[in-house]
Amino acid sequence: MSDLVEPKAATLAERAKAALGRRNLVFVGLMGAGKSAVGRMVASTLNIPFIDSDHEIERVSRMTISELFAAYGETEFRALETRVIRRLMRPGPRVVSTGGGAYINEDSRRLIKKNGVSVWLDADLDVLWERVSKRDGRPLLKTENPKQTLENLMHIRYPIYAEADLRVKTRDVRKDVIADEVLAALAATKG
Ligand SMILES: Nc1ncnc2c1ncn2[C@@H]1O[C@H](COP(=O)(O)OP(=O)(O)OP(=O)(O)O)[C@@H](O)[C@H]1O
Ligand SMILES: O=C(O)C1=C[C@@H](O)[C@@H](O)[C@H](O)C1
Ligand SMILES: [Mg+2]
Repeated sequence: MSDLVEPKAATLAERAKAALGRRNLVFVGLMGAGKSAVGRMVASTLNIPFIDSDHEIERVSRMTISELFAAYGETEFRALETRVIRRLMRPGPRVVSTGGGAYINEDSRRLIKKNGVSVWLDADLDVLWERVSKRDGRPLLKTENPKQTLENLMHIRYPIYAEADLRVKTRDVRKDVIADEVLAALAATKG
């Protein structure tokens, strides 16, 4: 028997963290995809800070997203969102969950591409609808037919989300399953 101790294999989290380095892991995708929920879980597994850009916008403006849209409109909201994203894209590592439209905005997308590893949580309409219909507070869905609006947004936005570095298909499974798939996709980017 050899006296040599076999080196312990790196865990999935260790490999994912090594692949990320000092970059930021940025979750993008439509409302309800699970960017906030899964992002928080991934940050906790990697033991790095988690920031949600929607929460950060609400914190600095001391207004809710709905109030911001109502008072200043979407264009001003996007400008504020880009300023917040610029600050969050400083060297990390951290996990940043973005609001659903952030990656669609050209300025924010450029910042994310430069300083982050982006992961698109891709989901089918029914999965998204099931989740967003449970909670209010999404100004873009305050329409006569919000499910149709969500579908229209999918058509417009999915080709742009597809520019993200990684894509994980989310579905009706537990959040930790999706979080592990994100870690595996990230770990696979190294070597
Ligand atoms: N894999 C999952 N299984 C079950 N529920 C989930 C899953 N992922 C997210 N959810 C739930 O779906 C809801 C929406 O998720 P979340 O708020 O994380 O979406 P989001 O992508 O951040 O949306 P938004 O762009 O509006 O911020 C939450 O109640 C969350 O707990
Ligand atoms: O998809 C969007 O454009 C949005 C999603 C939310 O996260 C918020 O950022 C806001 O409601 C806009
Ligand atoms: Mg969110």
